[in-house]
Amino acid sequence: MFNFLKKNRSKSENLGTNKPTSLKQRLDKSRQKLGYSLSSLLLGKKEINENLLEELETLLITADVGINTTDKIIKSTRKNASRKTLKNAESLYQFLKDELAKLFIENNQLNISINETFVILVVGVNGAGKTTLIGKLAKSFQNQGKSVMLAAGDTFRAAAIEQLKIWGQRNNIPVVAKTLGADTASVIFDAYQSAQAKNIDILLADTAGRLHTQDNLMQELAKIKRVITKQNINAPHETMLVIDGGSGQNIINQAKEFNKAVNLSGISITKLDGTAKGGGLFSIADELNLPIRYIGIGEGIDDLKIFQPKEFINALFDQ
Ligand SMILES: Nc1nc2c(ncn2[C@@H]2O[C@H](COP(=O)(O)OP(=O)(O)OP(=O)(O)O)[C@@H](O)[C@H]2O)c(=O)[nH]1
Repeated sequence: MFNFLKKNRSKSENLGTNKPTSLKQRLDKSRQKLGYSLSSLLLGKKEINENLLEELETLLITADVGINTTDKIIKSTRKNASRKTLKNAESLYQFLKDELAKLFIENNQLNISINETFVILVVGVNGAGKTTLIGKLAKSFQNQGKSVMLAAGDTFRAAAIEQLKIWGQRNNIPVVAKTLGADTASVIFDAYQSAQAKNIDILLADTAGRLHTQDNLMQELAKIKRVITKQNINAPHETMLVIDGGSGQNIINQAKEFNKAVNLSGISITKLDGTAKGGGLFSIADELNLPIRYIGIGEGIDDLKIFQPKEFINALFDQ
C-alpha cells in the first residue's frame, strides 16, 4: 500500500505534470497478448472463414476478453461477414476495434461540479489498490484546485490508517481517522460532518478489503452506505469498485456481488501496468454495464489516468 510514499515519484503523463510515459508502454504486456496477436492473425490475410473465426475466438478468450463477451463479438463478426459488410480479414481488424469500443459506456467521467461535498465511497477486495487509488485521486483533485478530505475507513489494517495519515500530513490533506477496529461507518460519518462544516469539495472514503463471499462484511458495506445516505440523500455520489486488473475473469462474479450489496456507480481498474490481462476490461464493461472511471498504471502517485475508451483501445491495438 502507498508504495509511492517510499519510492521516488514516477515519471508519467497522466494526472501529474512529469515527463510522459505512454499508455502504450504501460500496457505493453496486454498489447502483446491482444493487439499484436490480433494483428498477426488478421493483417495480411484475405478471407474471413470459419477457421479464422475459430482462431479469433481462442485468441480473445486467451486474452481475457471473457467467454460471453467473446461470444458476442464472434456472433456479430459472423453476421457482418455473411452480409459482406466485412470484406476481408484486414477490415475485420478495424471492425473489432469498433466493436470493442462499443462495450464501454462513453460518458464515463465523474461529474463533480456540485454545490455540496462530493462523497466517493471506495470498495473492493483485499489488495485491489483502494488506498493507493485514494492517494492518487486526492493528489489529482488537489492539483485541480479542489479541497479534499480523506476518511480512513479501512480500520482493519493499522498500516492503512497510518499510511493515509502520513500521506495526508505530507500533502496537507485532512484525514479523519479512528483507532484500529473502529466502526467504519462512524469514521465516515464523522468525516462527512467535518467535510461539510469545512466546505470540503470532495470526501474520499476508504473501506477495508473484503471478499464477496463474506456475507457479514458485505452487509457491513451496505450499512456504511446507508449511514452516508442518511446524512444526505445524494451521498455517496459515487460508489466505486476498485478492481485489480490482473485478476482476470474471477472478478466478474465478485463485482456482481459488490453491485448487489451497494449498487455501484463506477469502477476503477488498477495495476494494468503489470499484467497481460488488460483484455479483461472489455468483459468487465460488458458484463457489469458500469462506467470505468480511472485506470491505475503504476505505483507512482501520478500513475493514474481518467479512462478514455478510444485511447485505451488505440494503446492496445495501434502499431
Ligand atoms: N503496479 C501497480 N501497483 C499498484 C497499483 N495500484 C496499487 N498498487 C499496489 O498494490 C498493492 C496494494 O495496494 P493497496 O492500495 O494497499 O490495496 P488496498 O485495496 O487498499 O488493500 P487492502 O486494504 O488490503 O484491501 C500496493 O503494493 C500498491 O503499491 C498500480 O496501478 N500498479
